Amino acid sequence: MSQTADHYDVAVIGSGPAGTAAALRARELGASVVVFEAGLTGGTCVNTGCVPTRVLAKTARLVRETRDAAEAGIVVNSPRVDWAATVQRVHERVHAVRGIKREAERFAAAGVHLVQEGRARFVDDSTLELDSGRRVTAGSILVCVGGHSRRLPVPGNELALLPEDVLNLPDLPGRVAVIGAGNTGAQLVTVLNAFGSEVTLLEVAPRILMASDASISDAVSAAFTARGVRVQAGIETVSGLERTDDGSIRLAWRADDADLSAEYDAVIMAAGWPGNVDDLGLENTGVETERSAIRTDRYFRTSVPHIFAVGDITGRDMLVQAAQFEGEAAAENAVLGANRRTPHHLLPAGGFTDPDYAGVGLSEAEVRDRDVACVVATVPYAELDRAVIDAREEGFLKLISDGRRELLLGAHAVGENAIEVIQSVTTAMAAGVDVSTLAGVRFAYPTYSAIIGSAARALLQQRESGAELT
Ligand SMILES: Cc1cc2nc3c(=O)[nH]c(=O)nc-3n(C[C@H](O)[C@H](O)[C@H](O)COP(=O)(O)OP(=O)(O)OC[C@H]3O[C@@H](n4cnc5c(N)ncnc54)[C@H](O)[C@@H]3O)c2cc1C
Ligand SMILES: NC(=O)c1ccc[n+]([C@@H]2O[C@H](COP(=O)([O-])OP(=O)(O)OC[C@H]3O[C@@H](n4cnc5c(N)ncnc54)[C@H](O)[C@@H]3O)[C@@H](O)[C@H]2O)c1
Repeated sequence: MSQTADHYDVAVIGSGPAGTAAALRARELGASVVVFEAGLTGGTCVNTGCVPTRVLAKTARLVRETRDAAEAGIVVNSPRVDWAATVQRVHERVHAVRGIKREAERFAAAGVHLVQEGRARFVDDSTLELDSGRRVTAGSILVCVGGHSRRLPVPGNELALLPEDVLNLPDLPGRVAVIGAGNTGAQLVTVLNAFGSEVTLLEVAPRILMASDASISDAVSAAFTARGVRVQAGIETVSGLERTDDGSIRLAWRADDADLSAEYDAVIMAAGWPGNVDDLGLENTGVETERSAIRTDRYFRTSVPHIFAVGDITGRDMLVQAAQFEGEAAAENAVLGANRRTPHHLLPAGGFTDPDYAGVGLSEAEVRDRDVACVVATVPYAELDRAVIDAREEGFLKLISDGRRELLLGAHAVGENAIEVIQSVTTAMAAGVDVSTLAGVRFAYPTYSAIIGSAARALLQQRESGAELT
């Protein structure tokens, strides 16, 4: 271990999921470690991303369930969202989660130095300078700086909110447009729709949730439409925003070769998440970037071998579960000179919409491209006892296997507890469980995960390769 007041074995920029995992692992391996954090420890996920979004999703569910309570014989007045109290609740829950994450305490206990003196910037390949003026050199530097919401470069863009601004709204908007139907946009749509806003969703890609299996896009889009959301995918472009005389925001866009516009009380841009490559002094290093992301090899090394980049800044799998694994692997590579990759690429992910969606592994289109003999089975939630008991019949689980039905290659679900269902399939995939073993697993009755057994058995029952059984 080599450490002086201004030199460390490893310097980590950013204390989000990637930086925290990297710093703790590097320290565990015996390195002297310093972490620089310009904002709150914990990064995007706990402070402005996953956690507040999930609290809002929970509140949205409570609103919906209260609205539907009469179906179960419960007499309630129609629910009304007290926005100020809702926002307060989000902050309170974020605070509670921060209370169990305790990055600063964990760093201190491990002997990792946390320095919060503003932004860190590269002076050269081995030296960082903070806003405070302090300079630190390090044998290896791990760049874990995350990303930020993209403001579309269109006239009037300053009138739009970014997703993290929503909690600062004084009131719930009556009419709202959400631009961008990735995970962030889709979840915001569900929340605002449940809270009673009139929501329009605009997306340039041909379908919403473009990163998910097409069946998920179709089902969630249909569910949005059924709940009164106006969904328009495949638009050409957003043209601009302007304030009208009555204080509304007129949003203009082009679709189907026509100029369209409508007025809203709020417009939210959830149109992408570029990496924080600016203002990092990268021009003083040999680190190469590509479209707002830092390029790395499979071992998270940048074009400068002792500078690593992990998490959202790489522009790849922008998920907590990816950032943490990458952070640990990069720390090992930095400290041990190893060539560790993340153990596997099974990354379950999903969103808390209504109904939820989730997926893991390859999409059906990706599998069919590689293996025409693949087998696909889809079981609707409507055939699942638990879903019928709960009156949550909307949705499905789709399992995809190779032609011999040995390996599960992908799983995609829409419906109640979709993320938990997909997580269970992921565990089976990670353990290399084959389809017939999965089909023989006993699932407790009545559970949502029982649909996994049904889908595995449906895969086995397929007679013809490539044919889908529903
Ligand atoms: C609305 C939303 C919801 C999400 N929900 C989920 C979800 O449910 N599940 C999921 O898996 N993922 C979710 N994500 C994605 C997840 O938040 C990110 O993948 C994850 O936070 C990435 O971790 P990271 O460590 O790479 O970056 P970050 O968490 O962004 O951390 C980067 C840190 O670096 C600091 N920093 C930046 N520049 C500097 C500098 N120059 N000097 C010092 N410090 C600096 C920042 O202050 C920040 O603390 C969501 C994202 C958003 C936006
Ligand atoms: N539940 C989760 O796991 C979760 C939740 C939120 C975010 N995330 C992750 O964070 C990252 C960022 O997510 P995101 O949803 O903010 O960004 P994204 O890049 O995933 O999605 C942005 C969407 O905006 C669309 N878009 C871009 N320009 C547009 C325009 N001019 N008009 C209309 N639409 C436009 C894109 O086609 C895309 O569908 C992703 O990797 C995502 O997986 C995960």
